[in-house]
Order: sequence, then C-alpha cells, then structure tokens
Amino acid sequence: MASSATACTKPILPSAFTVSETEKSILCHVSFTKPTPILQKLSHANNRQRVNAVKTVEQREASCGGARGWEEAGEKARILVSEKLGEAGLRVLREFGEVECAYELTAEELCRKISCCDALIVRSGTKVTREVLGAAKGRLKVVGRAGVGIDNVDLQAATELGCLVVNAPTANTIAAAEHAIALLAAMARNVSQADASLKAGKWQRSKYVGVSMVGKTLAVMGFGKVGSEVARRAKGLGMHVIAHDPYAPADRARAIGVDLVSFDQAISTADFVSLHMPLTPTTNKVFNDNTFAKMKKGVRIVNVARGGVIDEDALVRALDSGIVAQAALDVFTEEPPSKDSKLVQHENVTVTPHLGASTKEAQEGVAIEIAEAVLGALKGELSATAVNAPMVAPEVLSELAPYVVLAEKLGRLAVQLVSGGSGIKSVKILYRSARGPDDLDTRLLRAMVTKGIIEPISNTIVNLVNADFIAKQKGLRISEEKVVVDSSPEQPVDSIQVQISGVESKFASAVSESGPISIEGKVKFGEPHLTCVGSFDVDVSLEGNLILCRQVDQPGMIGIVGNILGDQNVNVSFMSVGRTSRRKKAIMAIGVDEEPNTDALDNIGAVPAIEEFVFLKL
Ligand SMILES: NC(=O)C1=CN([C@@H]2O[C@H](COP(=O)(O)OP(=O)(O)OC[C@H]3O[C@@H](n4cnc5c(N)ncnc54)[C@H](O)[C@@H]3O)[C@@H](O)[C@H]2O)C=CC1
Ligand SMILES: O=C(O)C(=O)COP(=O)(O)O
Repeated sequence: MASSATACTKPILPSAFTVSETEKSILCHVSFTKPTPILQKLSHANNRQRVNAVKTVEQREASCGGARGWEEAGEKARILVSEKLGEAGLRVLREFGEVECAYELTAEELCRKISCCDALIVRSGTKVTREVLGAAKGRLKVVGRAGVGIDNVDLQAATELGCLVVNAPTANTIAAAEHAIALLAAMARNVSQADASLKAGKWQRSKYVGVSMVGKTLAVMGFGKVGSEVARRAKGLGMHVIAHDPYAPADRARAIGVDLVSFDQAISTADFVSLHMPLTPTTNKVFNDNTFAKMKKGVRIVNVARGGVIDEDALVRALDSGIVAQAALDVFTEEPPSKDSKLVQHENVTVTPHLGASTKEAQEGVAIEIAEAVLGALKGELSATAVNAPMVAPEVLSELAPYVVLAEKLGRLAVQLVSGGSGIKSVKILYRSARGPDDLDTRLLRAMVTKGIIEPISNTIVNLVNADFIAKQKGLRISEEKVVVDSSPEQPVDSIQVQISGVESKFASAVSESGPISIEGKVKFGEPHLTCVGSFDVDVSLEGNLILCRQVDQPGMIGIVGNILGDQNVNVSFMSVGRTSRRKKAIMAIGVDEEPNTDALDNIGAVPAIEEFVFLKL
C-alpha cells in the first residue's frame, strides 16, 4: 500500500491512500466542525470560527462578516429591527438577544450592519435584496417579516443562501380587512374629499353625493385570510359578494355565502372590486388597460393588497375615462409614491399611506408573532410560519430527531467512501419503514443526507432551507425510495440506506453487489448505528471516528488491530465484525475516540491479513 500525507492541519487519512484535493477538503472541514444541536443544524448556518470580543459598534461592524455567529462567538444573538415593531415583540426579543432598532437605513447602511446580525426583522418598507442577504456573508440565519406580504424579500436569494424567512401571517388580518372596509365606505361616500373641502372652508353637499353599498356587487380578488374577512363584513353591509381566487376551496366560500367565479366574471359584473391577492410574478400588474376595459363602467376599486398588482398609469387612464369612477388605495408600486403622482393627486382617488396593518392591536400581535417565530428559528426550531422551508409538525420533528442525526452521519460517511476526483452525481436514499410511503415525511431526512454529503466536499453551508437547491446546483440528483417492511410501526423508520452510484470507492467492500457504494444505518436505543457496509452486516454506534478494515476472516485480528491502536493511546469505543461467510472475507468496523496518527494507520495497513482499510470521520 502506498503512503502519502495530507495538507490538513490535522493528519487524518491513513497513509495507505493517496489524497485528492476533495479528500483534503473533506477531512480538513470535518475536523473543524463543531457538533451543534440537531435542529440548529437544520436551520442554522454552521459557524466554524471564533470571533474575538470587540468593543465599539464600528469595530464590531468592521470585524463582522463571514459565517460567524453568536453561539460561536459566545455572544447573545444580534437582532436588527429595521422598522417600527410593537413594544411587546421587542420585549420578547430582548429577553433572548441583543436588539438594535435602526430605522430608515439606506441600502448601504443595511448591508454594512447585516454582516453582524443573526436575525433581521422588517416590515414592508425594507428591501431585503440579494445584495443585503449576500452582505450577511452567511451569518444571517433568519429574516422575520412582521406582517404578511413577503414581496420585499428576495426569497430565491434567501433560499440559495440558506437563510430562513418567516412571516407573521395572521395577526394583521382583521386590521387589513377593516381598513379595506373603511376605504370602501369612505370612497363610496367621498369622505376624504368632503373632509378636505370642509376644512378648506367650503360646504359642498351636492358635490359629494355618494353611492350606496347595499345591494351592490363586490368582487373580492384573492379569497385568503384578508379577502374572506372583507367578504364577511361586506355581506354584513348588505352587499352581494363574489370572489375570484384560483386556489381557494369552494366550500370555504360557500360557508360565507360567497360565489367563487372566474377572473373575467368577477371584474365584469362587480360594482366594487377589492384586491387581496399577494404580489407575485403572476399578479404583477394584473389590473391593466385590458382588464380595466372589461370592467363595468363606473366601477370602484379598493386596493389594500400591493400597489404592484395594478398598472398605476393604466388606472389613471381608466379614472380619466370614467371606466373607474373611484379608487381607494392603501398601497403603491413605489412607497412612498412621488409627491406629484397623478394617481395620488387624482380627485377621484382616496389614499392612505400603507395603513392596512396599522392598528395598535395588530401591531402588538404581529410583533409578538414575529418575535416568537424569529427566536424559534434562532434556537434551531422549525417554524410554523416558514416561508421558504418545509413546515414540519412538532410531533413529526421530535419523532424524527434521532433519524435526522443518522441521516447526516450516513451522508457524511458515504461521501468519504468515494474516491477523490470522481464527481458524485447520483444519490439514492432508501427508507425501510413499517409505515406507508404517505405516512413518512422524509424531507428532513433527505435534507440531512444532502447536508452530510455536500458539506464535507464544499464550502457550502447546507440546511433545510437550501438543501434541495444546493443539491440541484451541484448537479446532484437525489432520489428516494420508501419500502414498507414488517417492523415496529412505533418507529417511523426501520433503516436508512444511502447509495452513491457512478463513482469509485476507496474502500471496495463498500460497493454493494448491485454496483453503488452503499451503507445502511438504524437507530438503536435512540442512537444512530451503522448496520451495513456494501454487502457486509456490521453493528457499530456512529460516534467519534471509524476505521473500516476488510480482512481475511481469521482468529486474532481484533487483538492485532486493538494492540496497534492501544500502543498509540487510541481508545477503541466499539468493534464489530461482519463477514460474508466463515473464514472468508470479513469487515471489521472499529470506533475510536481519538484520531489515530499516521504511524498507527500505517501499522494497521501493514497487517498482512488486512486487504484494505479506510479511516472515516463522523
Ligand atoms: N395593506 C396592508 O397593510 C396589508 C396588506 N396585505 C396584503 O394582502 C395580501 C393578502 O393577505 P392575506 O389574505 O393574509 O394572505 P393569504 O395568503 O391568506 O391570501 C392571499 C390569497 O390570494 C390568493 N391568490 C393568489 N394568487 C391569486 C391570483 N392570481 N388571483 C386571485 N387570488 C390569488 C391566494 O390563493 C390566497 O387565497 C398580502 O399578500 C399582502 O400583500 C396584508 C396585510 C396588511
Ligand atoms: O402585512 C402586510 O403584508 C402589510 O402590508 C403590512 O405592512 P406593514 O407591516 O404595515 O409595513
């Protein structure tokens, strides 16, 4: 067996094997990875370096950046709140972390501050762009949107960078619905125009004759939380309510006495149209010259959703031509809109400065909702309001916790069995379980296998948020198969097998008869165990480091290897032998607490009966 040295600061490969750059990266990386709680691994960037204590804010900002975090630095989590947040939420945050409220930051200021922050809390006024997320350089773990609409956060960039985005989707629903109704009524009765006129000393009763709402048709566009509350209230005002929402269940609409109709039907029959859909690429400027042309002449429009769903120039044209009699707008494409905006200045337009969520009650509720979501994320919990990560029910999460550890360790082991230089393209994860495929949520497990495979061979931080994206980006096809087996239904999973195909292994025995590198593990007594390597059954607890040897099955092998390790003061934590048949080939799996030095590994390699071996870090 040939010998070589690694360029790692810690020697960790047996001298028997040549070391590729990939392998060096695996081993250097692995040796610096600090164990973190399971769930923190899921949602946190892995911070690998310690940061020195710094004194002033300026010094700290200058020294921040890189994937450094509060846990590694022994500091409190740093939470930047960039827009006004209710006091109750701030109190919750302050109990946990160091909170900085800095409002009206420029993009540059935000980019500078963000590199020192573990969490950022925004409302609708802060643009969380790719630049901002990138400037965090891996430290930012969570963006909390204190409200519903997340169109001001670049979700794609956040996902790519493994940054969790959470929102507060429920606390401002009623406030927004009430504001829509307020605008509807104010518009119908010219309240704001009449108010301004009277304050200007005029008494114009005939000019401000309004229209009644009772008996009129209201089209609610977007029948979600706010839309359905608006519908409920409008029904109370005696309006006939119809709604358009391609994704809303008809029975929910029926329960409120609302007919779900097509887009065209909604806009062509309505006297009033109230917008409650999110701003997405599909809804962007969905109200434009074409759609206004289909509306009933004299229609009245309320927008408490997002300015961007309306082509504002087209709305001005529709107002001028009389197609739209009046509009009441809380939201604008650009906020604040320019002072000379024709739309804002239009005499038939009533405006408010994005006040939909601005009631005391809603703001306190939103602040608490987002504070709890952000703290949960910082603590490594999966959030029920995650926008860019799968939501996993707490009971599923606790049940899967030991399997999550197993999945990552199997991924980490499997990748170390691949010969350096051969790119990994195809990974298959096979779950054996007593439960039917639909009863087993494997998203977490897949993410952890992905993390285990990718992190050791790249600088990319992988977590539940970005696992699928990163795998795709690296050209890694991860397929899954769930096989129902006769095992305890109490256990969500009986075993997990990770197969890597189309690559060579540096430990030939790890290649199964069917071709791929294959290792399998189980959870036993709550701990992850390796139970199969290639075609060999083993049974070792997955902790510390592992030496796998293939040898001729003969007496004394355990003693020989044990003595070599003992001579170098390396403690063997467990040992297991699996064999194909008696006195033929056997695999010895040896768990070691310490890292054997090169001499120890050389000596193992020199034992004549040992045909191949590999040292693996878990
Ligand atoms: N002005 C303000 O202060 C506030 C504004 N909002 C805005 O209101 C929007 C709705 O909020 P929620 O009701 O809480 O959200 P939601 O997610 O409960 O409801 C949105 C509904 O829009 C539907 N939708 C999606 N695409 C659609 C399309 N192309 N056409 C019709 N419907 C479509 C969805 O299926 C969903 O039912 C938010 O996205 C936010 O932008 C929300 C709160 C306060
Ligand atoms: O929750 C939403 O979507 C809102 O539009 C509320 O925005 P705000 O938090 O008041 O800036």
